[in-house]
Amino acid sequence: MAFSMTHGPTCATGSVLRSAPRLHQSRVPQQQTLRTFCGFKSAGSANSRRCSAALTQRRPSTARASRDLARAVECKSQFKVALLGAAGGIGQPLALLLKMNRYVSDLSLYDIVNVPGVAADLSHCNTPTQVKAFNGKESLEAALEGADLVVIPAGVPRKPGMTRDDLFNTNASIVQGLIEAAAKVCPKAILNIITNPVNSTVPITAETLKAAGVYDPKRVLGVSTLDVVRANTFVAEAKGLNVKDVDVPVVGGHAGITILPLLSQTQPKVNFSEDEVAKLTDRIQNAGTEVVEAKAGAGSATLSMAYAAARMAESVLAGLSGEGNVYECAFVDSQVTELPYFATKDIDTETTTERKLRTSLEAHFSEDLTSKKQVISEEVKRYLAEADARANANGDEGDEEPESDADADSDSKSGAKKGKRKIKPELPVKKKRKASTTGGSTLSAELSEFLGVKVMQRCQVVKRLWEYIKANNLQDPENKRRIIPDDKLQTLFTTPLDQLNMNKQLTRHILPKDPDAPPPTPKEKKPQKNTTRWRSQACNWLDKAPAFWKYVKENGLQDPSNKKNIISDAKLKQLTGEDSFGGFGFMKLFSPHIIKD
Ligand SMILES: NC(=O)C1=CN([C@@H]2O[C@H](COP(=O)(O)OP(=O)(O)OC[C@H]3O[C@@H](n4cnc5c(N)ncnc54)[C@H](O)[C@@H]3O)[C@@H](O)[C@H]2O)C=CC1
Ligand SMILES: O=C([O-])CC(=O)C(=O)O
Repeated sequence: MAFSMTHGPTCATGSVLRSAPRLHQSRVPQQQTLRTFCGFKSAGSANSRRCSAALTQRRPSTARASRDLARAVECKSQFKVALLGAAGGIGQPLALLLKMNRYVSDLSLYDIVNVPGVAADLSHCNTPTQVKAFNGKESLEAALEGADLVVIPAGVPRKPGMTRDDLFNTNASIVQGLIEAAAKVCPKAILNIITNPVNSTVPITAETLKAAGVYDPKRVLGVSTLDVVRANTFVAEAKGLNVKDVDVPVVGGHAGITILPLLSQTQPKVNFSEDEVAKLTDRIQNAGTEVVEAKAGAGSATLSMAYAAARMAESVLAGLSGEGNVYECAFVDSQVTELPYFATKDIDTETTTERKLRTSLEAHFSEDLTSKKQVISEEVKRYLAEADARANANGDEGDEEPESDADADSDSKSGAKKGKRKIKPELPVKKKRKASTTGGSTLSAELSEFLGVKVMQRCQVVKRLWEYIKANNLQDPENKRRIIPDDKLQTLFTTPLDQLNMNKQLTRHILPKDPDAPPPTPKEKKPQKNTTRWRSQACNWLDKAPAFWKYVKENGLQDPSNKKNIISDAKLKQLTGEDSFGGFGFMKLFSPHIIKD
């Protein structure tokens, strides 16, 4: 499940990172100085107005600029940051911002292409940060050596008509490969995951680290800072406020309706009409798409994302360097609810129960989060289930590619296992998948009539519908997210129709899997790949966690000194073989007893 930090999602910086056992990140108010870039935070603190020359909104005087530069040079840069995907649209401007960051002593730029040029260019900027280029897979481990923070924007961006979820097949394997290397080389580094879909790449990161035995939830942060940055900007615009003062919490995940701006919690206190809330929420949730459409095929947000990621990096490093009172939002592992990821703040998970946590959150946000929890839960379940279905249906040719000798060679150089998924070297070509003949859901009579087939995978349905909408010019020219259905489309959907509610309305046309579909042709069993396994585990987790926790609570099996530890009764001892175990790792212990449908 998804966890975004307030002011976006949860936070794992500063004192939180240094004080070990709190799994839940807490909110740390931002009273401390973030001197490097004042543009990054609302100016709630007087100190943030004293930022360095680089990004101040007022043009600094020469004297002030040189004073600021002197301060930046004086300050003890002490952290090594590895940027993976450094030659990309986000990577390049982010590299520049990191080169200007006062905490960064060493910046390793890694990509599979074009890094030497980017590094040569950047290295001419007269800031103290040392820049090194690492080009190509064989240099990945060297790039990660000694990293305190690893920032990952490596992966494909979307194009108009795609959802973030459509990036899953390509980006999941890219992220997995990078995390495997990080787990080996810098297991203690903080990982900032930018690659989409964040709602899935963060769980993949967690599962990959778990498989390597080095998972620490406090160190894995899905970067959803851009949602906060946007919310601040849009609210300031709408209400005529100084953008430097505005701070809007955004919780949830980082995709469509899982992005949950808590406008009622805006600082300074602002009143919104229902209409304003609806409009602002819609804009914040669809801002990524707004950029994708404006770029018309040339990618997604890069500059604002680099800005947001630099803010996140600044906060993480401020936290690591011991500056207290720094907080950020991120999509992180959470135990607030029975769901694996959820946003919260100011919570001590050692001493509280799920219900108390939610009540406290609701009090804090002055909003009923129950429905939001459900929205996110459904969204995440859908992601995971679709990913699983896709992986199963695509079999050989989903996101896997046969391993060539050359790849096997280079993989072995980088310590990768044989038979491991091959990371696609060149991007943004979207991989073509064969239409599945075995998987898919049964379609309603209306949708079958519309598409001319009775069974199809949901993602294919969505793709076909968009092809139809575009071919027939059914997008509102004023706002391309709105769809003006023709007679044929009206047989499926009610109006008003837009991107988001189309997905929702589609649910009633997608029935459970076709019971009469022929069973998949048996294939030679291949060794199971990690991403497939994690998806299954995650789906199982989501299905089974509530029953597990219900049992634990009904039987009083939580260790009173640490409620995350479960003390086995006879039944659990028989199942797990353990006298006690970490509750959130129960799936691993139960897995021998779970038979997949
Ligand atoms: N979390 C967020 O709020 C946002 C996330 N994003 C996501 O960030 C990702 C990157 O976006 P852009 O920079 O615009 O894409 P881009 O295509 O311009 O750059 C991606 C870079 O990753 C590199 N790359 C590909 N495979 C790699 C691998 N295995 N190892 C290292 N580098 C690899 C490519 O060579 C390229 O330089 C996308 O997935 C996009 O959806 C974009 C905007 C906001
Ligand atoms: O929309 C996208 O694909 C990129 C992204 O996550 C954003 O801009 O929020």
